[in-house]
Amino acid sequence: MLKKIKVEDAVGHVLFHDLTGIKASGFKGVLFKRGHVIQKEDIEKLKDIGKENIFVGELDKGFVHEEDAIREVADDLIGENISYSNPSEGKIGFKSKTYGLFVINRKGLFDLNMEGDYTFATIPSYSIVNEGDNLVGGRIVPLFTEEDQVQNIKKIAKKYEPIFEVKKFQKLKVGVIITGNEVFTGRIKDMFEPVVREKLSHFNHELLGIEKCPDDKEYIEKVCKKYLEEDADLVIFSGGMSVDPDDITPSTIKDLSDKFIIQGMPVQPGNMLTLGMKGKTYLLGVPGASMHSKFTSFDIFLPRIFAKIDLKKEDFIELGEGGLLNK
Ligand SMILES: Nc1nc2c(c(=O)[nH]1)N[C@H]1C(S)=C(S)[C@@H](COP(=O)(O)OP(=O)(O)OC[C@H]3O[C@@H](n4cnc5c(N)ncnc54)[C@H](O)[C@@H]3O)O[C@H]1N2
Ligand code: MOO
Repeated sequence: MLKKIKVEDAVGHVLFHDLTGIKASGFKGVLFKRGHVIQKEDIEKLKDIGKENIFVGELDKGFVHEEDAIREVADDLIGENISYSNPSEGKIGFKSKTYGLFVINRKGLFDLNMEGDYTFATIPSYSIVNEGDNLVGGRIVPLFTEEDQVQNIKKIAKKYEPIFEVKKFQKLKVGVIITGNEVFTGRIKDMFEPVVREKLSHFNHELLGIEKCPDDKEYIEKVCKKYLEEDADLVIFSGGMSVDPDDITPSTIKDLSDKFIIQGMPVQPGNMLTLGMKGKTYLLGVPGASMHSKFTSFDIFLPRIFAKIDLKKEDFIELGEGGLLNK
């Protein structure tokens, strides 16, 4: 049983949980650790942080201490490339072991936070992270919880396994196809090549080529098939993504794909982004806005492709809320 006793009577007792101090100096942290045996000289320090009483004793059967409750579920929640250290002030922190893309199973996270005493606060899913970056802070709200809650969290974790992971970026073979008669004939200077080179430079890749094509379906298909024969992981198309009669790129991507995923998505700029899959190869149509705006739908999806995420229509559709990037 847990008992509340006056700090003056606490000398020789074992502290039940970490005690936090916040000081005018800017300090916030643990002043006394769980398990500390209270000494006579601690009494004034405890009063300085507002403690007149403290808990001593043990929990009844069927209840779990805050630190044990979070530590017991940690391994169940994490997939690849995530580490954690011992909880402090009841909180556990998950960190990235590597440079990569942090991915959350959002339904799983929602269910975890709905469960009851547990809370998990995270950085946004699909953040690019470095080794050592903080990803998740998890703790239960009360000082202890029921054993059943721990088991329920484990069940949720099993259902969505894993709820948190960091996916390493892969080295991809990339082919680029720049369409448009005005660019192909040299009528205007191409502006896409420097943009795509800069975007790709952040990821490990082998460039198979950057080819200019007229607005001619057969021509574009031929170049794409050449990249596919060279084992491309990603073919990027630009130009002709919109509504004009010469805009044949989305329908060409559709015909080249064996799984067509999306034509147009609720993000601006970058509305006309198009994606199909030919086997393992992503066929990505990049709309004109990428030559004009610094950040578009292209920048949202390029990291996911380099992390080799299996992209579904829902991954594009869910971006509508917040999808107006240049407010
Ligand atoms: N009435 C509508 N107008 C527009 C729509 C629409 O739905 N209805 N969509 C808008 C969106 S969104 C985009 S994006 C652009 C169309 O962009 P595209 O990707 O189809 O680009 P193009 O039509 O081929 O060219 C537009 C513009 O950009 C120049 N361009 C294209 N490629 C290059 C290149 N490699 N280097 C330099 N310049 C390039 C091209 O010459 C045109 O001037 O349409 C909106 N409008
Ligand atoms: O698809 Mo557009 O202008 O939003 O790039």
